[in-house]
Amino acid sequence: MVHQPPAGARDLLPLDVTQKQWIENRLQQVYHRCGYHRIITSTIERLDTLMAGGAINRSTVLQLQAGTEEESLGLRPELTASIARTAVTRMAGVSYPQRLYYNANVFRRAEKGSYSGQQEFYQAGVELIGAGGLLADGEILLLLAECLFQLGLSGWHLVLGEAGLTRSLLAPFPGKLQEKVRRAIAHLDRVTLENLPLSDELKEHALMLLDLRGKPADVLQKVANLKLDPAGEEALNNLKSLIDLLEQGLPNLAGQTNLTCQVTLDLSLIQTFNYYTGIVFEVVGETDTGKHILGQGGRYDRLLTLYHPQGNSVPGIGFSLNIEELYQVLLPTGQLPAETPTSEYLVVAQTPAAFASAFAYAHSLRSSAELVRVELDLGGRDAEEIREYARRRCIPKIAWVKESGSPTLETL
Ligand SMILES: N[C@@H](Cc1c[nH]c[nH+]1)C(=O)O
Repeated sequence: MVHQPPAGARDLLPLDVTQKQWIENRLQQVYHRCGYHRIITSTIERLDTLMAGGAINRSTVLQLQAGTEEESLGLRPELTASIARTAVTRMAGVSYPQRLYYNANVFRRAEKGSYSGQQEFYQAGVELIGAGGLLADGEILLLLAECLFQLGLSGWHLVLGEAGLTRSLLAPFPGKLQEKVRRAIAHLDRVTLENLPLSDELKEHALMLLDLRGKPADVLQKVANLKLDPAGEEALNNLKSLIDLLEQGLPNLAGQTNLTCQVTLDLSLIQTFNYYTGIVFEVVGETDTGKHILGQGGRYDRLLTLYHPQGNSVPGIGFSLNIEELYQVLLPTGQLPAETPTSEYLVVAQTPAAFASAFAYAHSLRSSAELVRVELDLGGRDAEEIREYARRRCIPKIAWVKESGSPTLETL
């Protein structure tokens, strides 16, 4: 028998769980206040569903052995695809918009040579389904900012891109080279760009794309001088309206001075999953150990069609927050609980004849207040050992119960 969990898996001990719940409860409160309802989808899905029409690479999915090709199963690497499937099949009769949130584990095959080898992660996110347009985009970005505020985080940064606009800007490159150009731009790799077999004109265009990141106003000004196809023009106008809205509508958001100060517009932003059609974004936080991607998301107006029995088109937008990364940036702030909650009472039956009375007294204490923690002594220790145990566990009160049921309370 091997006594370790498999590579990339992790056990969460009670303190880990207490800290994780501290984060999740705060997020859940924000989601509830904004009218979002929790959804729980299956951890196991058909590979076909998980790959979202090719938007998610098969190599990211941890596959389960069994079944035929069409019944191939895997563990979800994210939840948007599963929620899209549920929303247009199981929830087909509901009216839109649907506001859904989740809090779940996801599995991703660790990349070769990955340092941590971690394959199981936790995410808490939202999907706003059946709503396109500026208001829905604004709602999601505002919700994201509110989540970070409620977690007491302020030094974060939002990197905002537009998948449609990026696609238009990349359209002039020949098919085979497009992906290479895209990757080189995403990695700020000027050397690769300069060495690609492109005409001088295209090379210049590629190098110009490299500079399309920075303050929103500056980037928008640069893009205004470019020739775009009609789809690109429309995407640009939508992006401008969104940035306007962020500037006017959210200045006092959650105590922030101005959200747009924390926004970098980056038209080369590329997400791991390729189902996005509109805005895309990433929230980045920093600690002494480096950068952390706290969350990511975007608009996906073609994803739900894939799962819709009649192929109807339904827009969607959402994000997910990465619990492990949030934990890393929250830890130095000292806000996370440092201990698991302790019991307030230790109830001790003083003789075997007092067992029933001890249970009854513990029950009455538990019913007296909503959040009181009461534990029972399970015997085999003398009074001094019981006191020693209570001190070690920081339990402030011991209730000594006799057969008659009358407890004597001792405060330590
Ligand atoms: N599911 C995406 C995030 C997202 C949610 N909604 C839209 N995008 C991810 O895990 O990266």
